[in-house]
Amino acid sequence: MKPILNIEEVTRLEDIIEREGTSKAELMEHAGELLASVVEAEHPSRVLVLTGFGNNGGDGWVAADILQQKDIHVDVVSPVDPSEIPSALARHVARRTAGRDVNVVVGPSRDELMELGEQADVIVDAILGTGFHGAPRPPFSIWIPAVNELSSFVVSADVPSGLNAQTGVVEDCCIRADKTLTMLAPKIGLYSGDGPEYVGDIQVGELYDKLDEVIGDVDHAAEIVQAGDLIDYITGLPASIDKYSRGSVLVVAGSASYPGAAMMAAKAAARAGAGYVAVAAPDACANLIRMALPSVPVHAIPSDSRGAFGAAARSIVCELAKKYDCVLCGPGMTTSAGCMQVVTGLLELDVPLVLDADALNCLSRIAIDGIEKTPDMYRREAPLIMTPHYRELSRLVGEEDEVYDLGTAIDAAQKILWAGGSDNMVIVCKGPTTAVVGVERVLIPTSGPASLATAGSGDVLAGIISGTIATLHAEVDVWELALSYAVSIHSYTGFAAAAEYGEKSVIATDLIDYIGEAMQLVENEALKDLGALDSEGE
Ligand SMILES: NC(=O)C1=CN([C@@H]2O[C@H](COP(=O)(O)OP(=O)(O)OC[C@H]3O[C@@H](n4cnc5c(N)ncnc54)[C@H](OP(=O)(O)O)[C@@H]3O)[C@@H](O)[C@H]2O)[C@@H](O)CC1
Ligand SMILES: Nc1ncnc2c1ncn2[C@@H]1O[C@H](COP(=O)(O)OP(=O)(O)O)[C@@H](O)[C@H]1O
Ligand SMILES: [K+]
Repeated sequence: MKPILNIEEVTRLEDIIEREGTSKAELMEHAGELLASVVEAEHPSRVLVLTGFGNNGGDGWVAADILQQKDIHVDVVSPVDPSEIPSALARHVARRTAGRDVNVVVGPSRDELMELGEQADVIVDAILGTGFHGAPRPPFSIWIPAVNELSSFVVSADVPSGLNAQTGVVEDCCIRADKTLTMLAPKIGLYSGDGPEYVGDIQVGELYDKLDEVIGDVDHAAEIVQAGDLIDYITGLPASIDKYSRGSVLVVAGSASYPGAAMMAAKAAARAGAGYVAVAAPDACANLIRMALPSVPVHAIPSDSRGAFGAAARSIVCELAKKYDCVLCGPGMTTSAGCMQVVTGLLELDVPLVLDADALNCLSRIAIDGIEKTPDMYRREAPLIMTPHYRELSRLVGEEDEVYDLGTAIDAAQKILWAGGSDNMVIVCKGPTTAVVGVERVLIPTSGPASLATAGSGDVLAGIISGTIATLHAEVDVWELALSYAVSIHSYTGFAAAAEYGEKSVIATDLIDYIGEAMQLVENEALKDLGALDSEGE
């Protein structure tokens, strides 16, 4: 796992490294060296380096100097004469570089900039880094859209200019990078908000050879899951296994209005490896589900007048639920009074429980006085997994619109977890980047494509999660990793389905059919990461 930092922690880390004897000036030299090596790997004959007023520009000036010494033609664009750069560190390296052979262009017009950009094979974006705030001001507000019109390969230093490195917000314009070389550790904004749209491939420039020894001295906003971290949760299928010992799931879901959600979740749970999946659904839709899923037993539970779980549902569902390795509750269920009772009842059982969709909306209503005052959630022994998207998470913490990006989602999930301190509770915060948040750690598994933003995609994820939990039989050391495995499978179903149907044409039912292939892809990536497979998969 690789840590992701908040900006204030990056500053703390720089200070710690400085106390250990490596100055910020030295870090800048290393940043420039690494930036130059990333550019060189593209084999350019001509490079354009765009610099700003601060130390991000300093990284660019150092890289320009090194690239020029390698017989690459380098043009450096600066908003002011190098001697007028306000940051002392950046001014020093800018004056040094300008004194050599690079071509320095101060304050070019848009046309001049476009001409330089058209000639360059690679453009280095060292305009704005972690010191950027608000919206880019001129001349950067002119440079950035101009660069985005060019076809040259763009490498951003630390963070694409225009992206807030903490929030991931782009207010006006932002460099669209092919690659971002982020210094010391990735900043959370690269993964949050608009970040994923602009960063391209993220590469980490570690800058300091003893980084491993000091990175633990600062708080981590989250950790990126590497493929190899998942290996313990990728299990085989022994010949002697039977349908029950493979793992069983009860899907408590559906209503007359939304039978499809129950079908998708149940089918996904089975495809994810559970040997026995059953559905408990209101009798108003049970026959529909039976017809759609011949391999799945369906328990018809008395409905209310609107075709949702009725008053008798709680005791019947809870009696059934005790027999399963995992219970998934919520998809398409509605928030009727009967549904609320089902959720309350399931919380009291000692069985691994996944609450998704309407089960979370029921929970928000049950927790009307504040989630921290809902002891049933925290008193449980068995794992409780919640899978909210941003709106559901906002409702759970009782504030409309409180959650709108990765950072606010992690904050809200931690508020819920820390209120009760249950280490059996994990919140999977779904969004363009999904965070798996537990009491001890926050993990970021591989994200899927935007094709996953389609109705029912979350039901499929809930099915994959419950199927995965059932097959693990609660033999889990790190729940956040086990759930990251399930989220990664869902992400890869998105890639596989997009390759088959086209990015915009994927629908949720397609994802289910790619679960097997996605599991194989995740396994291959894990084995490659651990060196057990080469890049050809041999
Ligand atoms: N972490 C590390 O250890 C290392 C970090 N390093 C590098 O340093 C970078 C951070 O440097 P930094 O702090 O100097 O900030 P940086 O991003 O260059 O920008 C500051 C300038 O931008 C200006 N500015 C702000 N907003 C603006 C706007 N909207 N529109 C226009 N201008 C705006 C701001 O002006 P002000 O707000 O002061 O008016 C100020 O002049 C970091 O990203 C990494 O690349 C490496 O050298 C190696 C070691
Ligand atoms: N832009 C995106 N990029 C990648 N994944 C996304 C994006 N938008 C949504 N997703 C993923 O798609 C799923 C949507 O889930 P959800 O909103 O619960 O859908 P539904 O309620 O329709 O089933 C989540 O797993 C989420 O992480
Ligand atoms: K930059």
